[in-house]
Amino acid sequence: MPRMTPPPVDRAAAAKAAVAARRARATVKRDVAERRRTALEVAEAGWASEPTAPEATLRVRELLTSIPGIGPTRVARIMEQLGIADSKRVGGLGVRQRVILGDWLSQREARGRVKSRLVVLAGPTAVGKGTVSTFIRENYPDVHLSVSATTRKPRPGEVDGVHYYFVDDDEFDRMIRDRELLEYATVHNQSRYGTPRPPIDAALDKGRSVLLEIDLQGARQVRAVMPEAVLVFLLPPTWEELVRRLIGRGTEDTAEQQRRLETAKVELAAQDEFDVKVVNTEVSEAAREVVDLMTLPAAPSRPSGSRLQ
Ligand SMILES: Nc1ncnc2c1ncn2[C@@H]1O[C@H](COP(=O)(O)OP(=O)(O)OP(=O)(O)O)[C@@H](O)[C@H]1O
Ligand SMILES: Nc1nc2c(ncn2[C@@H]2O[C@H](COP(=O)(O)O)[C@@H](O)[C@H]2O)c(=O)[nH]1
Repeated sequence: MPRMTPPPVDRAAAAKAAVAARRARATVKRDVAERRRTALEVAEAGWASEPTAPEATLRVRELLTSIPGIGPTRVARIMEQLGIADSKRVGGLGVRQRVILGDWLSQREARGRVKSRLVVLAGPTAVGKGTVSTFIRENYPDVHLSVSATTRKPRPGEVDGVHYYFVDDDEFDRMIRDRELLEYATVHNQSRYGTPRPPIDAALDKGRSVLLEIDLQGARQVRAVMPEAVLVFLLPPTWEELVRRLIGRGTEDTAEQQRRLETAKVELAAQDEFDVKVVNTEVSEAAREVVDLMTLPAAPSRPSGSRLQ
């Protein structure tokens, strides 16, 4: 059988058609929003653009085909459902058909829109929460990584305002008093840590996804005030590897390591309360799994009985 050669692609024409389709979609929606105000206006209104404008001369079929994920077969079915003849041009639609098409386009757009997400990353000490978060900060600039306040002293290399806001007890008390913290907790029975709320609200308002790297107590508090947050539990490949990472990091003395490992056992026992578990074998892969949770169009369904108390 001879191989079929695809027809040459006219890129300029395709780009022009795409622009016309985008303008047509916007015009139909704007048109409908304007016309919905009163029935009288709907009855009296004409097409918003000149009849010869590119968006008005475009066929409805072409407009629908320009939407990603909609092929010719689906277009035919949709047009049948909407009661629009195959030959209709956008500018030739009656008022009722324009309303129907505008509603359909708006619903379609709302369904496909990716919502900004608040993802909470928790897990036992030294599992790699900080390492995975740093990887996300450096490789996924669209994600807003929350900077916590803490009363612990900075470690060598840690920068105020980047890794933490290093504050004293009085300042931490003030932040609690002024309700500046989304959540806070004393971690490993030692220092206090908390999530400043205003930057999170601002990022979510701008449509950015937000990542919090906090402990189990904090995760529980976030769940209580923001039930839509996605809670991720980071797991080590094995317990032995966790101990190896903690000791290998070399930032805690033996007593502090023991204290952290005791907390780790309690935290590991709570892993089933989380929405998603990610094993941190490879940092880049774990980071990708976490970021993927922020770009899904709908929240993952929460297993029954998984809600944190
Ligand atoms: N996937 C990995 N493979 C090997 N080593 C890792 C991996 N992820 C992190 N590490 C190492 O494990 C150690 C602990 O990592 P990190 O400090 O990020 O843990 P953490 O969960 O933030 O700890 P903590 O809760 O105590 O602050 C670090 O030395 C880090 O380099
Ligand atoms: N509840 C909160 N826990 C937090 C916050 N920021 C960090 N943490 C957790 O603290 C421990 C210890 O961190 P380290 O930097 O001293 O090793 C770790 O589990 C973090 O996840 C916070 O704002 N709230």
